[in-house]
Amino acid sequence: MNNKAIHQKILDNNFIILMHKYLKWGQEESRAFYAEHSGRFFYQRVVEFMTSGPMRAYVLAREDAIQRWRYVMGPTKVFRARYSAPESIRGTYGLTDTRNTTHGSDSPESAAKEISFFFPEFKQQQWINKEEMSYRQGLYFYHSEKQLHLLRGHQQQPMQTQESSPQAAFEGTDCTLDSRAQIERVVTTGQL
Ligand SMILES: Nc1ccn([C@@H]2O[C@H](COP(=O)(O)OP(=O)(O)OP(=O)(O)O)[C@@H](O)[C@H]2O)c(=O)n1
Ligand SMILES: Nc1ncnc2c1ncn2[C@@H]1O[C@H](COP(=O)(O)OP(=O)(O)O)[C@@H](O)[C@H]1O
Repeated sequence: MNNKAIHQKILDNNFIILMHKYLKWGQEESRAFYAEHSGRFFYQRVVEFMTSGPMRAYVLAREDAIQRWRYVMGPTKVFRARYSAPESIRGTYGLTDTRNTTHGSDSPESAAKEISFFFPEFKQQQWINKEEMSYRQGLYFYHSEKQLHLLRGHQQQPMQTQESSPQAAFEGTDCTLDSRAQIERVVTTGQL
């Protein structure tokens, strides 16, 4: 399944996983998320694609998170990805320019917006004020059952993962979000 391989890529690239969830979009969410592309020839197909099955969203953190995630994803266009970045996520799993597996935020501003879109419960400023420094100091561990990096002494992180409805595998998207404090946060959404 792509989502397992992508999760492993996230870990291999030293991203800190702050949040993740499985979700499925309806037309409304999909249209709103891609509103900036309305009018482009691929708008309707990307909207349809993103409603075609469940996806997995992440808030990821690390230095240069946005840039790094975009590098790990590879170029938007799948043939370019296959040719110039065959090891990238899109180079490996992308099917078409539209069905290119993953999404990533492209700036701190869009990351902040996209994090709020997917994770309204994630208080970004509170995280920066209260937790970022501890993550920077390396005071975290990976909880393999929760698939999250938690702060030591914070075993009961107030975040939950939602189970996806059992469904066949699909291709996906991952969406990356934010920076601001220098540990940047990224949201990844992906269809599984
Ligand atoms: N009006 C269009 C339609 C398509 N393309 C280009 O045609 C190629 C094929 O589109 P792509 O999305 O990769 O493949 P499809 O087979 O159309 O699949 P999908 O439905 O997933 O988009 C892409 O480079 C796309 O940018 C284009 O330039 N103008
Ligand atoms: N030329 C294109 N042809 C088909 N689909 C596209 C094209 N450009 C963008 N898309 C789709 O719209 C999504 C959003 O586009 P964009 O934000 O420009 O790229 P990225 O996802 O790399 O940040 C892409 O991931 C892809 O699914």
